[in-house]
Amino acid sequence: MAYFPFMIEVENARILIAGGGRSALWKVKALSGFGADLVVAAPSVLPELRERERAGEIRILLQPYRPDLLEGTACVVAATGDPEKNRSIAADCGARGIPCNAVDDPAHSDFIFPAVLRRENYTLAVSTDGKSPLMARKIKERAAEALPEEFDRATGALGDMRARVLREEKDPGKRMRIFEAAAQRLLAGECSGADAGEGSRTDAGEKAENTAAKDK
Ligand SMILES: C[C@@]1(CC(=O)O)c2cc3[nH]c(cc4nc(cc5[nH]c(cc(n2)[C@H]1CCC(=O)O)[C@@](C)(CC(=O)O)[C@@H]5CCC(=O)O)C(CC(=O)O)=C4CCC(=O)O)c(CCC(=O)O)c3CC(=O)O
Ligand SMILES: NC(=O)C1=CN([C@@H]2O[C@H](COP(=O)(O)OP(=O)(O)OC[C@H]3O[C@@H](n4cnc5c(N)ncnc54)[C@H](O)[C@@H]3O)[C@@H](O)[C@H]2O)C=CC1
Repeated sequence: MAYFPFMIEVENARILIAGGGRSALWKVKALSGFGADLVVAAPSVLPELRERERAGEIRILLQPYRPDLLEGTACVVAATGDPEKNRSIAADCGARGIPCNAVDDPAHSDFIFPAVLRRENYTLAVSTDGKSPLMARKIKERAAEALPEEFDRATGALGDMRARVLREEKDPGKRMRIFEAAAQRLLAGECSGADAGEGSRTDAGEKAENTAAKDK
C-alpha cells in the first residue's frame, strides 16, 4: 500500500456512510465541518448519530445499504460491521468508479482516513498507512501541542495579503521575500499581537506586508 494525502474538495459533495455504529460515528466526526452532504444509511443508528441529525450535521436513511443509494454520491464509507458486506459495497463502488473506504479493510479501500487536526487556516493530516491508527492519533496530538496559535494566525494573515502581493509584485523573487519577511514577523508575534486590539487579521497581514516591503 502507498497512500498519498491529496486534499479533496468535499464542500456540497454527497458522501454516503453505510452503517450506524461506532466506526460510522467516527467517520462522521472526521468528515463534519467540511461542508459535505453527509448521508448515513443503516437499519439502526447510535443515539449520537441521531443527535447529529437533529443538529443538521447529517441526514439519516433508516434502511440497509442498497446500490441505488450510490447514485449522485461522490464517495462512500462502508461501515456495516460485516466485513463481507463492506467488501461487496466496495465492489459496487469500484464498478461505478466511486471511491470507497471499507473501514475494516484497507486492502479493499480506495482511500483511508488520516487523523486530522483542523485549524481555522490550515489542516494537518497524519497517516500511518493503516499500521497503527492509535499512533496516527498520538502523532496528531503531539503536533497539536507543539504548534503555537501564531501559525494559524500567520496563515490567515498571509492568506489575506497574498492575492494582492501576487497582483502587485511581478517579480517572483521579491514576492517570496515579502512573504518570508511577513511570516517571520507574524510568527514572532510582532504584528498579530499589536494589532489584536484593533481588529481583523487583515490588519495584521497589511502591517506585515508594509514592514516587509520597507525591508526590501
Ligand atoms: C485503515 C483505517 C480506517 C480507514 O480506512 O480509514 C483504520 C482501521 C482500523 N482502526 C481500528 C481501530 C481503531 N481506530 C481508532 C481511531 C482512528 N482510526 C483512524 C483511522 C484508521 N483506522 C485508518 C488508518 C489510519 C492510519 O493511516 O493510521 C483515525 C486516525 C481517523 C478516523 O477514523 O477518522 C482515528 C483516530 C482519530 C483521531 O483521534 O484523530 C481507534 C481508537 C484510537 O486510536 O483512539 C481504534 C482502537 C485502537 C486500535 O485498534 O488501534 C481497527 C481495528 C478495529 C478492531 O478492533 O477490530 C482498524 C482495522 C484495521 O486496522 O484493519
Ligand atoms: N475508526 C475506526 O475504524 C474505528 C473502529 N472501531 C471498532 O470497529 C468495531 C466495529 O464497529 P462498526 O464497524 O461500527 O460495526 P458495528 O457492528 O458496531 O455497527 C454496524 C452498524 O452497521 C449497521 N448495518 C448493518 N448492516 C447494514 C447494512 N446492510 N447496511 C447499512 N448498515 C448496516 C448496523 O445497524 C450498525 O449501525 C467496533 O468494535 C469498534 O471497536 C472503533 C472505533 C473506531
